[in-house]
Amino acid sequence: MSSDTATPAEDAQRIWATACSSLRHDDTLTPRDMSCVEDITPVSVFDSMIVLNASNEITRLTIENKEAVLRALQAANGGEPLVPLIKIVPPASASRGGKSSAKQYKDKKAATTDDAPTAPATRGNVGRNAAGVAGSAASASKANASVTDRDVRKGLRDLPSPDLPASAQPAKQRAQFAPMPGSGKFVQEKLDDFADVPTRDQIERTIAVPGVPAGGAKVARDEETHLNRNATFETFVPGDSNRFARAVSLAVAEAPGLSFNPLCIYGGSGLGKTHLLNAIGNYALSENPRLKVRYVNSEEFTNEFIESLQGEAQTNGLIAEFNRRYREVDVLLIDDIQFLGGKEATLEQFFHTFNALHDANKQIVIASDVAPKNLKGFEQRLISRFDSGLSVDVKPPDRETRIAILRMKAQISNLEIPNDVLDLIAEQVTDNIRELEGALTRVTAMASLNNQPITRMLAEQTLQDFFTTEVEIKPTDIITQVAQYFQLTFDDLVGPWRAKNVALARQIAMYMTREMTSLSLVDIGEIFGGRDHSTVMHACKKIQSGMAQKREVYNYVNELTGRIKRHSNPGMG
Ligand SMILES: Nc1ncnc2c1ncn2[C@@H]1O[C@H](COP(=O)(O)OP(=O)(O)OP(=O)(O)O)[C@@H](O)[C@H]1O
Repeated sequence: MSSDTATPAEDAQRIWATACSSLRHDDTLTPRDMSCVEDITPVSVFDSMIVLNASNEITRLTIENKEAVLRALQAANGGEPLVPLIKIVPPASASRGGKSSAKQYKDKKAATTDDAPTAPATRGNVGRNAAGVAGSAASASKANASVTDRDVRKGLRDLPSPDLPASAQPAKQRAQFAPMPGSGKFVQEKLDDFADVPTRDQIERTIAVPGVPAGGAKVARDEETHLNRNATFETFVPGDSNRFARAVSLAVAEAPGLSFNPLCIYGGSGLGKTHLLNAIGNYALSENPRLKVRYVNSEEFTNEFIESLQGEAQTNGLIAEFNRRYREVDVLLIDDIQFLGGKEATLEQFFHTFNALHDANKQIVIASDVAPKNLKGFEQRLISRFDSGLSVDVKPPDRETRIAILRMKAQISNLEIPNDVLDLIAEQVTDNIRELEGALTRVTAMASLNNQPITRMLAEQTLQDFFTTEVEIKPTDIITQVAQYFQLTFDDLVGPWRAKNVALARQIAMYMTREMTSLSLVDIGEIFGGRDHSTVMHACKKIQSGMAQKREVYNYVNELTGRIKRHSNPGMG
């Protein structure tokens, strides 16, 4: 119910203020819930949606899922339901002295037991539920908020926290805690050293590392289409595990909109879905450069939609611009669609975009971690539209395909890798092609740093820890270990601080989370304080190339791998 003369922003202020005053008297809300309520800034009202800003993912998940908040919004809106659309806007002027939401909560009240649910992410069987993942990060973050920098630095004080997840128990932290070589000053200098932007000369001296484009850490993403130009059918190695998906993708790329529309590509993490989406777009454009192609992941789609509804954007007609942008394309490639689950307003918008494109015979390709019928939080009408096209899966590659992929990655980077090294890696890394690339990266980086030839012995030594499989690794374990190693706190790594040493430690933790769990870039961004997936992608590429440029970066990652695996599997000794 909006007043006739008020602007959408004024309506949002009024409705949120009314909702807040009733929430303050609502006994069902815990202090933690209330700190989330207070973290919200109302932005705008649009139809049956209210756009809100939150400073972090924990607030977003809490507010979106609280019945009491929905009821209060409805009451404040004159009885009409109002769906909250929440955008994460980290505090702009966050400084080292700023407070994370966990700290704000701690300041308000001592820890309560109503933590968000935890869902540990493990290799091979990852809880990809964003709420669960953020929940476990939230729990550990909150727990670690009680450990000050000084406590961790000195490694002295026992801080019993009965509600801590096992991975974040200070006792275990202390057991694993060992200072970096030399003094804190040494570490700081090394970190500062790495954090400098490499000179052109440094970049040119950098050896090729599989998976890292020569000359830098950036993915070659086209500004207009958002396609990664390096992900093509030529660079996609076919095998039994992906042959059908590849053939169908090629058919779609050759004649967009004519057959298999929509095409849904689904399968586990790191098996080539994103690569195929990009290959379709690149191929279609090479055949017909006039086509309008757009690659987007679900997070970008959601953010663009929310931005088009904010403040002045609404009056300036940005929603119309959003619709035009998406409805004028000939080929729409949407990645990680599962993350739209439960986002009602965005799904509604996507439904209209989908229908408009489909009715106009424009090609839609979606990628997801599960088959369309298993998508959670999607209305049946959308699932049945996905089902009206063709769904194909990608499976883990067989051994021959893994070797062929490794060979191709080496070839692209102009590296000669002996067959027995390729065999070793392919035998050990079986169910994720991203991990396969990670193993190759380590071996080539090690050889380059030591000016040694790449041999099986060197590979075995380098990958000793990497190959310890079947170990359950939680993202909170990785963050905790990395924080301790760099004498920082968990909150430092998931918080907003940008000091060089924190930034490097955070990038390493992001890289290792990507490498050691099956979490997506979006999941990882959420765990690290609601950061964008592109930040995680940048961090991964930067560390990947940094490992070949700087011995200390290589050593950090290598030592941390051992620590994290030993911590997760004490039997390793
Ligand atoms: N058949 C293949 N040939 C060559 N490279 C491949 C192949 N499949 C995957 N890759 C590479 O493996 C890496 C991971 O693939 P990709 O990002 O496409 O996985 P994904 O299935 O989208 O994973 P996620 O669900 O985690 O986003 C990329 O570098 C990609 O280029």
